[in-house]
Amino acid sequence: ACSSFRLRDALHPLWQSELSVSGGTRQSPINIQWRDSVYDPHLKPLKIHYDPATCLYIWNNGYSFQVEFDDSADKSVIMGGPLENHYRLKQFHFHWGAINEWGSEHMVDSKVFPAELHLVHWNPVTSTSFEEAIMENNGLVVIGVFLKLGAHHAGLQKLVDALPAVKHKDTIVEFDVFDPSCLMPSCPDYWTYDGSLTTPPLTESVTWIIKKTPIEVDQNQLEAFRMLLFTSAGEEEKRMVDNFRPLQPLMNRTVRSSFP
Ligand SMILES: NS(=O)(=O)c1c(F)cccc1F
Ligand SMILES: [Zn+2]
Repeated sequence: ACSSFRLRDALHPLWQSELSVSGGTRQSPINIQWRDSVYDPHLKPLKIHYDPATCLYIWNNGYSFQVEFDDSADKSVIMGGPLENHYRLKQFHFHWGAINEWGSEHMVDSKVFPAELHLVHWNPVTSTSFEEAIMENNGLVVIGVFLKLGAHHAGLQKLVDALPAVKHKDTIVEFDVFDPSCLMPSCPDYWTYDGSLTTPPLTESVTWIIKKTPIEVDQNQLEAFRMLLFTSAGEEEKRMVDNFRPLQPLMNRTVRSSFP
């Protein structure tokens, strides 16, 4: 992000606990240095099976807008890639900037994107619920997809059209059949590394899978994200923008790539 680290960033309500995760050795997000990533030929292709009927609703949680899924059975799952078993889709959400020059959480060779999609999954083999999984080592898998300014994204538009209904914090709207596979780039290439949640509780329980190829969205679609509010109805309005965490140190980690 263009904003260099400022103490007031770390103390911003969004990252209040920024300074409290002391001793973290695998925090997210990170800058992925392409040349330092190591091709792992044993990485399998990622397998994604989402059932559109598991989509429940979309809501504004005061950090981002989030689409929640019915995770009571193995209906929307991912497997393969670096994973030893299947993981259930729980929700997806985005991070974005006030302008197109920044907004993503991860970077590639210090290149930042205007937004980043996170599809959050949990391990039903080692945990009995999502809430439990966020505290488990490797309890979660998050697929990160970069958004870049370009062509109109027809699949995203259905989401964008629902955003005015969740303008304020803690508002919710029913969101029926939606298949998040339409938000995935067709290119199978990804990087993977061990990291953390990028919002509180910042637990180090995430296997990150970052897709190499961004999806394209248009200016109007990015601006629709920026008309959301951090604030509840009746409060002084604060636009929901720059809801990304600053870069974290790589420390003793290697980023693996699925491609040579
Ligand atoms: N940003 S993130 O994908 O790390 C994330 C959240 F924001 C919230 C919950 C789980 C989670 F994984
Ligand atoms: Zn996220």
